[in-house]
Amino acid sequence: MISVLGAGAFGTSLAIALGAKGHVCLWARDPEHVAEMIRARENTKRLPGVPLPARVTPTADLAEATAADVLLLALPMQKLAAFLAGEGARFDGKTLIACCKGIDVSTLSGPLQVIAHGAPSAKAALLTGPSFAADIAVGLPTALTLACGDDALGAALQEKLSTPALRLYRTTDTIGAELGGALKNVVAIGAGIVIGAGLGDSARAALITRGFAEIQRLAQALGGEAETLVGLSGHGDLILTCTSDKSRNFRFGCEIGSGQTPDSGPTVEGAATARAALNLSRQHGLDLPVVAAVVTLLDRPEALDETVAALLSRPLKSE
Ligand SMILES: NC(=O)C1=CN([C@@H]2O[C@H](COP(=O)(O)OP(=O)(O)OC[C@H]3O[C@@H](n4cnc5c(N)ncnc54)[C@H](OP(=O)(O)O)[C@@H]3O)[C@@H](O)[C@H]2O)C=CC1
Ligand SMILES: O=C(CO)COP(=O)(O)O
Repeated sequence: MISVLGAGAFGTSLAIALGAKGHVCLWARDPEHVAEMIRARENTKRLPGVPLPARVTPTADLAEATAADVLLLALPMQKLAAFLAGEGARFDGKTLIACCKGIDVSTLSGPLQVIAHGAPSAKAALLTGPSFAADIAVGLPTALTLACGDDALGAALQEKLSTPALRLYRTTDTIGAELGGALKNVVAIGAGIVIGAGLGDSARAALITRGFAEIQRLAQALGGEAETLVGLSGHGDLILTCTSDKSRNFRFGCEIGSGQTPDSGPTVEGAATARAALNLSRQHGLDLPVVAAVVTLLDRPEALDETVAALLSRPLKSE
Protein backbone atom coordinates (compact mmCIF):
# COMPACT_ATOMS: atom_id res chain seq x y z
CA MET A 1 0.00 0.00 0.00
CA ILE A 2 0.98 3.62 -0.54
CA SER A 3 0.24 6.50 1.80
CA VAL A 4 0.37 10.20 1.11
CA LEU A 5 1.16 12.32 4.16
CA GLY A 6 -0.21 15.81 3.69
CA ALA A 7 -3.58 16.42 2.08
CA GLY A 8 -2.72 19.67 0.40
CA ALA A 9 -3.31 20.25 -3.30
CA PHE A 10 -0.34 18.17 -4.43
CA GLY A 11 -0.73 15.29 -1.99
CA THR A 12 -4.40 15.01 -2.85
CA SER A 13 -3.72 15.03 -6.59
CA LEU A 14 -1.15 12.25 -6.20
CA ALA A 15 -3.55 10.23 -4.08
CA ILE A 16 -6.22 10.64 -6.76
CA ALA A 17 -3.83 9.58 -9.56
CA LEU A 18 -2.49 6.59 -7.62
CA GLY A 19 -5.96 5.70 -6.34
CA ALA A 20 -6.80 4.66 -9.88
CA LYS A 21 -4.18 1.90 -9.51
CA GLY A 22 -4.65 0.67 -5.98
CA HIS A 23 -5.42 1.52 -2.38
CA VAL A 24 -4.00 4.83 -1.12
CA CYS A 25 -4.19 6.26 2.36
CA LEU A 26 -4.36 10.08 2.43
CA TRP A 27 -3.32 11.49 5.80
CA ALA A 28 -4.16 15.01 6.99
CA ARG A 29 -3.30 16.41 10.39
CA ASP A 30 -6.72 17.91 11.08
CA PRO A 31 -9.47 15.39 11.96
CA GLU A 32 -12.17 17.84 10.87
CA HIS A 33 -10.55 18.16 7.47
CA VAL A 34 -10.48 14.36 7.20
CA ALA A 35 -14.12 14.07 8.27
CA GLU A 36 -15.09 16.56 5.58
CA MET A 37 -13.13 14.62 2.92
CA ILE A 38 -14.86 11.41 3.98
CA ARG A 39 -18.27 13.11 3.94
CA ALA A 40 -17.86 14.94 0.61
CA ARG A 41 -15.49 12.40 -1.06
CA GLU A 42 -13.58 15.49 -2.13
CA ASN A 43 -10.86 17.72 -0.65
CA THR A 44 -12.94 20.87 -0.77
CA LYS A 45 -10.38 22.76 1.33
CA ARG A 46 -7.28 22.19 -0.83
CA LEU A 47 -8.34 20.70 -4.18
CA PRO A 48 -12.00 21.41 -4.77
CA GLY A 49 -13.96 19.99 -7.65
CA VAL A 50 -12.23 16.63 -8.06
CA PRO A 51 -13.81 13.53 -6.51
CA LEU A 52 -11.67 11.16 -4.47
CA PRO A 53 -11.62 7.67 -6.02
CA ALA A 54 -13.15 4.89 -3.93
CA ARG A 55 -9.71 3.44 -3.23
CA VAL A 56 -8.47 6.64 -1.53
CA THR A 57 -8.96 6.49 2.24
CA PRO A 58 -8.60 9.77 4.09
CA THR A 59 -7.35 9.40 7.65
CA ALA A 60 -6.12 11.54 10.53
CA ASP A 61 -4.53 8.50 12.14
CA LEU A 62 -0.80 8.63 11.47
CA ALA A 63 -0.32 5.07 12.71
CA GLU A 64 -2.78 3.85 10.08
CA ALA A 65 -1.07 5.88 7.35
CA THR A 66 2.43 4.82 8.31
CA ALA A 67 1.50 1.14 8.14
CA ALA A 68 2.23 1.47 4.40
CA ASP A 69 5.74 0.71 3.13
CA VAL A 70 5.89 3.64 0.72
CA LEU A 71 5.06 7.08 2.08
CA LEU A 72 4.83 10.20 -0.07
CA LEU A 73 5.63 13.29 2.00
CA ALA A 74 3.59 16.12 0.47
CA LEU A 75 4.17 18.79 3.10
CA PRO A 76 5.63 22.25 2.55
CA MET A 77 9.45 22.16 2.60
CA GLN A 78 9.79 24.44 5.61
CA LYS A 79 7.55 22.10 7.68
CA LEU A 80 9.30 18.85 6.80
CA ALA A 81 12.10 18.87 9.39
CA ALA A 82 9.79 19.58 12.34
CA PHE A 83 7.31 16.96 11.15
CA LEU A 84 9.99 14.28 10.95
CA ALA A 85 11.55 15.32 14.25
CA GLY A 86 8.23 14.61 15.97
CA GLU A 87 7.61 11.28 14.24
CA GLY A 88 11.03 9.99 13.12
CA ALA A 89 10.85 6.52 14.74
CA ARG A 90 7.67 5.67 12.82
CA PHE A 91 9.60 5.72 9.59
CA ASP A 92 12.23 3.07 10.33
CA GLY A 93 12.56 0.80 7.29
CA LYS A 94 9.98 2.75 5.27
CA THR A 95 10.53 4.33 1.88
CA LEU A 96 9.93 8.07 2.12
CA ILE A 97 9.40 10.01 -1.08
CA ALA A 98 9.73 13.75 -0.65
CA CYS A 99 7.26 15.62 -2.85
CA CYS A 100 8.23 19.10 -1.72
CA LYS A 101 10.38 21.64 -3.55
CA GLY A 102 12.71 23.87 -1.64
CA ILE A 103 15.71 24.34 0.61
CA ASP A 104 15.24 24.28 4.38
CA VAL A 105 16.04 27.83 5.39
CA SER A 106 17.48 27.04 8.81
CA THR A 107 19.82 24.18 7.79
CA LEU A 108 20.25 24.97 4.06
CA SER A 109 19.41 21.30 3.36
CA GLY A 110 17.31 19.85 0.58
CA PRO A 111 14.45 17.43 1.33
CA LEU A 112 16.59 14.29 1.11
CA GLN A 113 19.12 15.59 3.61
CA VAL A 114 16.24 16.59 5.88
CA ILE A 115 14.87 13.04 5.64
CA ALA A 116 18.32 11.54 6.25
CA HIS A 117 18.58 13.62 9.39
CA GLY A 118 15.02 13.21 10.69
CA ALA A 119 14.41 9.59 9.68
CA PRO A 120 17.89 8.05 9.31
CA SER A 121 16.61 4.48 9.08
CA ALA A 122 14.29 5.21 6.17
CA LYS A 123 15.07 4.89 2.46
CA ALA A 124 14.58 8.18 0.65
CA ALA A 125 13.64 9.40 -2.82
CA LEU A 126 12.29 12.57 -4.40
CA LEU A 127 9.36 13.14 -6.74
CA THR A 128 9.65 16.42 -8.61
CA GLY A 129 9.16 18.01 -12.02
CA PRO A 130 6.66 20.12 -13.93
CA SER A 131 3.16 19.44 -12.67
CA PHE A 132 0.23 21.36 -11.33
CA ALA A 133 -1.90 19.47 -8.84
CA ALA A 134 -5.01 20.52 -10.76
CA ASP A 135 -3.65 18.85 -13.92
CA ILE A 136 -2.59 15.59 -12.25
CA ALA A 137 -5.89 15.33 -10.40
CA VAL A 138 -7.96 15.27 -13.59
CA GLY A 139 -5.63 12.88 -15.36
CA LEU A 140 -3.95 15.27 -17.79
CA PRO A 141 -0.66 13.90 -19.18
CA THR A 142 2.26 14.73 -16.88
CA ALA A 143 5.93 13.72 -16.78
CA LEU A 144 7.86 13.82 -13.52
CA THR A 145 11.30 12.92 -12.22
CA LEU A 146 11.82 10.23 -9.58
CA ALA A 147 15.25 10.82 -8.05
CA CYS A 148 16.81 8.12 -5.88
CA GLY A 149 20.45 7.47 -5.08
CA ASP A 150 19.76 3.72 -5.14
CA ASP A 151 18.90 3.03 -8.78
CA ALA A 152 17.30 -0.35 -8.12
CA LEU A 153 14.94 1.20 -5.58
CA GLY A 154 14.38 4.11 -7.96
CA ALA A 155 13.37 1.71 -10.73
CA ALA A 156 10.91 -0.09 -8.44
CA LEU A 157 9.37 3.22 -7.36
CA GLN A 158 9.23 4.46 -10.94
CA GLU A 159 7.15 1.40 -11.82
CA LYS A 160 4.96 1.68 -8.72
CA LEU A 161 4.12 5.35 -9.10
CA SER A 162 3.71 5.64 -12.89
CA THR A 163 0.18 5.56 -14.29
CA PRO A 164 -1.07 5.79 -17.88
CA ALA A 165 -1.18 9.61 -17.56
CA LEU A 166 1.64 10.14 -15.05
CA ARG A 167 4.95 9.18 -16.64
CA LEU A 168 7.98 9.03 -14.37
CA TYR A 169 11.57 9.33 -15.53
CA ARG A 170 14.28 8.46 -13.06
CA THR A 171 17.70 9.68 -12.08
CA THR A 172 20.25 8.96 -9.37
CA ASP A 173 21.26 12.64 -9.33
CA THR A 174 19.28 13.62 -6.26
CA ILE A 175 21.16 16.90 -5.77
CA GLY A 176 20.45 18.15 -9.29
CA ALA A 177 16.79 17.13 -9.02
CA GLU A 178 16.35 18.79 -5.62
CA LEU A 179 18.02 22.03 -6.61
CA GLY A 180 16.32 22.33 -9.99
CA GLY A 181 12.92 22.02 -8.30
CA ALA A 182 13.82 24.32 -5.43
CA LEU A 183 15.40 27.12 -7.41
CA LYS A 184 12.88 27.31 -10.23
CA ASN A 185 10.41 28.68 -7.70
CA VAL A 186 12.77 31.56 -6.89
CA VAL A 187 13.12 32.41 -10.57
CA ALA A 188 9.31 32.11 -10.96
CA ILE A 189 8.84 34.79 -8.30
CA GLY A 190 11.27 36.94 -10.29
CA ALA A 191 9.40 36.24 -13.53
CA GLY A 192 6.15 37.19 -11.81
CA ILE A 193 7.68 40.44 -10.59
CA VAL A 194 8.76 41.25 -14.15
CA ILE A 195 5.28 40.64 -15.53
CA GLY A 196 3.49 42.33 -12.61
CA ALA A 197 5.66 45.39 -13.04
CA GLY A 198 4.86 45.57 -16.75
CA LEU A 199 8.46 45.02 -17.85
CA GLY A 200 7.35 42.75 -20.70
CA ASP A 201 7.77 39.27 -22.12
CA SER A 202 11.28 39.96 -23.44
CA ALA A 203 12.46 40.88 -19.96
CA ARG A 204 10.82 37.74 -18.59
CA ALA A 205 12.67 35.57 -21.13
CA ALA A 206 15.92 37.26 -20.16
CA LEU A 207 15.26 36.73 -16.46
CA ILE A 208 14.32 33.07 -16.93
CA THR A 209 17.48 32.44 -18.97
CA ARG A 210 19.83 34.24 -16.60
CA GLY A 211 18.00 32.65 -13.67
CA PHE A 212 18.60 29.25 -15.21
CA ALA A 213 22.32 30.07 -15.47
CA GLU A 214 22.24 30.72 -11.71
CA ILE A 215 20.41 27.43 -11.06
CA GLN A 216 23.14 25.63 -13.01
CA ARG A 217 25.91 27.52 -11.18
CA LEU A 218 24.65 26.75 -7.69
CA ALA A 219 23.46 23.20 -8.37
CA GLN A 220 26.70 22.18 -10.09
CA ALA A 221 28.77 23.73 -7.30
CA LEU A 222 26.86 21.49 -4.88
CA GLY A 223 27.35 18.36 -6.99
CA GLY A 224 24.32 18.37 -9.30
CA GLU A 225 24.74 17.21 -12.89
CA ALA A 226 24.23 19.43 -15.93
CA GLU A 227 22.10 16.78 -17.63
CA THR A 228 19.61 16.73 -14.76
CA LEU A 229 19.28 20.50 -14.79
CA VAL A 230 18.19 20.56 -18.42
CA GLY A 231 15.65 17.80 -17.72
CA LEU A 232 12.12 17.80 -16.34
CA SER A 233 13.09 18.62 -12.76
CA GLY A 234 15.11 21.68 -13.77
CA HIS A 235 14.49 23.39 -17.08
CA GLY A 236 11.10 21.68 -17.53
CA ASP A 237 9.70 22.90 -14.24
CA LEU A 238 11.28 26.32 -14.72
CA ILE A 239 9.37 26.79 -17.99
CA LEU A 240 6.08 25.71 -16.42
CA THR A 241 6.35 27.80 -13.31
CA CYS A 242 7.61 30.99 -14.94
CA THR A 243 4.95 31.05 -17.64
CA SER A 244 1.69 29.99 -16.03
CA ASP A 245 -0.81 31.93 -13.96
CA LYS A 246 -1.58 28.64 -12.22
CA SER A 247 1.75 28.93 -10.37
CA ARG A 248 1.52 30.34 -6.87
CA ASN A 249 5.16 31.46 -7.00
CA PHE A 250 4.57 33.29 -10.26
CA ARG A 251 1.37 34.91 -8.99
CA PHE A 252 3.11 35.93 -5.75
CA GLY A 253 5.77 37.66 -7.83
CA CYS A 254 3.11 39.38 -9.96
CA GLU A 255 1.57 40.79 -6.80
CA ILE A 256 4.91 42.20 -5.66
CA GLY A 257 5.67 43.60 -9.11
CA SER A 258 2.31 45.33 -9.38
CA GLY A 259 2.65 46.95 -5.98
CA GLN A 260 0.12 44.83 -4.11
CA THR A 261 0.74 43.23 -0.73
CA PRO A 262 1.22 39.57 -1.66
CA ASP A 263 -1.21 37.01 -0.25
CA SER A 264 0.69 35.16 2.48
CA GLY A 265 -1.89 32.33 2.64
CA PRO A 266 -0.86 29.98 -0.18
CA THR A 267 2.25 27.81 -0.03
CA VAL A 268 4.89 29.85 -1.89
CA GLU A 269 8.07 27.80 -1.53
CA GLY A 270 10.29 30.20 -3.47
CA ALA A 271 10.20 32.91 -0.80
CA ALA A 272 12.06 31.02 1.95
CA THR A 273 14.13 29.15 -0.62
CA ALA A 274 15.38 32.43 -2.14
CA ARG A 275 16.93 33.33 1.22
CA ALA A 276 18.37 29.84 1.64
CA ALA A 277 19.84 29.90 -1.87
CA LEU A 278 21.44 33.27 -1.28
CA ASN A 279 23.05 32.00 1.91
CA LEU A 280 24.30 28.90 0.10
CA SER A 281 25.74 31.02 -2.70
CA ARG A 282 27.65 33.11 -0.18
CA GLN A 283 29.04 29.97 1.47
CA HIS A 284 30.28 28.83 -1.93
CA GLY A 285 31.52 32.20 -3.15
CA LEU A 286 29.05 32.32 -6.04
CA ASP A 287 27.39 35.33 -7.63
CA LEU A 288 23.59 34.89 -8.05
CA PRO A 289 22.26 38.33 -9.02
CA VAL A 290 18.73 37.19 -9.95
CA VAL A 291 18.30 35.32 -6.65
CA ALA A 292 19.72 38.31 -4.76
CA ALA A 293 17.31 40.66 -6.57
CA VAL A 294 14.35 38.46 -5.58
CA VAL A 295 15.46 38.52 -1.94
CA THR A 296 15.82 42.32 -2.09
CA LEU A 297 12.28 42.68 -3.43
CA LEU A 298 10.83 40.24 -0.90
CA ASP A 299 12.22 42.53 1.80
CA ARG A 300 11.76 45.88 0.05
CA PRO A 301 9.22 45.72 -2.78
CA GLU A 302 9.47 49.49 -3.10
CA ALA A 303 13.06 49.02 -4.37
CA LEU A 304 11.84 47.70 -7.73
CA ASP A 305 13.22 50.45 -9.99
CA GLU A 306 16.66 50.54 -8.39
CA THR A 307 16.86 46.71 -8.36
CA VAL A 308 16.06 46.50 -12.08
CA ALA A 309 18.54 49.29 -12.81
CA ALA A 310 21.23 47.50 -10.78
CA LEU A 311 20.70 44.25 -12.73
CA LEU A 312 20.89 46.07 -16.06
CA SER A 313 24.02 48.03 -15.16
CA ARG A 314 26.14 45.06 -14.10
CA PRO A 315 29.43 44.81 -16.01
CA LEU A 316 28.93 43.50 -19.55
CA LYS A 317 30.11 39.93 -20.00
CA SER A 318 30.05 36.95 -22.34
CA GLU A 319 27.14 34.58 -22.08
N1 LIG B 1 0.33 22.33 -5.77
C1 LIG B 1 1.08 21.93 -6.79
O1 LIG B 1 0.65 22.06 -7.97
C2 LIG B 1 2.41 21.31 -6.56
C3 LIG B 1 3.04 21.37 -5.33
N2 LIG B 1 4.28 20.81 -5.16
C4 LIG B 1 4.97 20.88 -3.90
O2 LIG B 1 4.24 20.16 -2.91
C5 LIG B 1 4.51 20.71 -1.63
C6 LIG B 1 3.17 20.89 -0.94
O3 LIG B 1 2.45 21.83 -1.70
P1 LIG B 1 0.87 21.85 -1.82
O4 LIG B 1 0.27 20.53 -1.56
O5 LIG B 1 0.53 22.50 -3.07
O6 LIG B 1 0.54 22.84 -0.60
P2 LIG B 1 -0.85 23.17 0.07
O7 LIG B 1 -0.68 24.53 0.65
O8 LIG B 1 -1.97 22.91 -0.85
O9 LIG B 1 -0.95 22.11 1.26
C7 LIG B 1 0.02 21.93 2.23
C8 LIG B 1 -0.47 20.84 3.14
O10 LIG B 1 0.52 20.58 4.11
C9 LIG B 1 -0.14 20.45 5.36
N3 LIG B 1 0.78 20.83 6.42
C10 LIG B 1 1.38 22.01 6.61
N4 LIG B 1 2.15 21.97 7.69
C11 LIG B 1 2.02 20.74 8.21
C12 LIG B 1 2.55 20.09 9.35
N5 LIG B 1 3.41 20.70 10.16
N6 LIG B 1 2.19 18.82 9.60
C13 LIG B 1 1.34 18.20 8.78
N7 LIG B 1 0.79 18.75 7.68
C14 LIG B 1 1.13 20.01 7.41
C15 LIG B 1 -1.31 21.40 5.28
O11 LIG B 1 -2.27 21.01 6.23
P3 LIG B 1 -3.52 21.95 6.58
O12 LIG B 1 -4.47 21.77 5.41
O13 LIG B 1 -4.03 21.36 7.85
O14 LIG B 1 -3.00 23.34 6.71
C16 LIG B 1 -1.76 21.22 3.85
O15 LIG B 1 -2.67 20.17 3.73
C17 LIG B 1 5.26 22.02 -1.87
O16 LIG B 1 6.62 21.82 -1.62
C18 LIG B 1 5.04 22.29 -3.34
O17 LIG B 1 6.13 23.01 -3.91
C19 LIG B 1 4.91 20.17 -6.19
C20 LIG B 1 4.32 20.07 -7.42
C21 LIG B 1 3.03 20.64 -7.70
O1 LIG C 1 5.78 23.06 -8.53
C1 LIG C 1 4.85 23.42 -9.21
C2 LIG C 1 4.76 23.13 -10.65
O2 LIG C 1 5.67 22.14 -11.03
C3 LIG C 1 3.76 24.21 -8.60
O3 LIG C 1 4.13 25.54 -8.67
P1 LIG C 1 3.63 26.57 -7.58
O4 LIG C 1 4.03 26.04 -6.24
O5 LIG C 1 4.30 27.85 -7.94
O6 LIG C 1 2.13 26.66 -7.73
